[in-house]
Amino acid sequence: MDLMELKDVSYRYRNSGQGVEILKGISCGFGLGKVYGIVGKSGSGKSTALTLMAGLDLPERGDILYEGISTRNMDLNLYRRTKAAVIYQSFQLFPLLTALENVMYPMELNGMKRKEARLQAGEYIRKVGLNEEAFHRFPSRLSGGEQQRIAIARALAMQTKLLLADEPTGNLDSANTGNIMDILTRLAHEDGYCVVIVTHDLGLLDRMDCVLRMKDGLLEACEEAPEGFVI
Ligand SMILES: Nc1ncnc2c1ncn2[C@@H]1O[C@H](COP(=O)(O)OP(=O)(O)OP(=O)(O)O)[C@@H](O)[C@H]1O
Repeated sequence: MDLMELKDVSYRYRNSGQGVEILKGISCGFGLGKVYGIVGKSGSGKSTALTLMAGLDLPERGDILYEGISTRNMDLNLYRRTKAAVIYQSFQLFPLLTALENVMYPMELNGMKRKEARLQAGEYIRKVGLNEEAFHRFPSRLSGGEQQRIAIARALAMQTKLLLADEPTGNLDSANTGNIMDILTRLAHEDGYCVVIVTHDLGLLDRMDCVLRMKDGLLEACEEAPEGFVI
């Protein structure tokens, strides 16, 4: 069974009058151990699909199944806190918490004792290639690439197998883009995470195990990134 399955998911934003249907019945499965890339033109609905997978709202029609259970039948607050870790283009670290405290936060929120959370946070930070030197720095004292690594460590601290990333390399130079992609790929291939990346960057497509194309509110079936792929 896939970790996550989208079944005929439709969605429109309700704050825009009658609203335009952004997603028109998309279906796809996302398995453990793989990196998925969702591509498509600006405004095609990639981030919207990701936010539904992250449990920020429910589909208008259709279902998002996590381990076979629809998000409709879950406590969405709990789902967001424990199942759907999201990594953003702009890192979204808490500015007044140190790197270590940022990573401890999801574990403490879920009831872990501070001492244990501190130990585990250190492990997650090492896992993304940073060391003690970074632990006590505030985000403003970290480079963009380091901030994104801490954001990934914080996502790991959610202790879920689903990592959702919305343009995770959008604010990074090519060297840092490569590093972040290496980390995300390792997490999928070596540690079994299901990694879903929304991106504009067609240069990343050869790093994906599966490429999905969002077009006209539909998601084209999973495919290998073909030669000369265009969105
Ligand atoms: N909160 C909102 N309220 C109303 N409309 C929205 C909202 N968020 C996004 N939209 C609209 O929904 C459509 C899809 O947006 P979405 O951000 O999902 O696209 P995208 O493919 O991720 O675009 P980009 O690549 O530019 O980030 C766009 O037309 C956008 O203007």
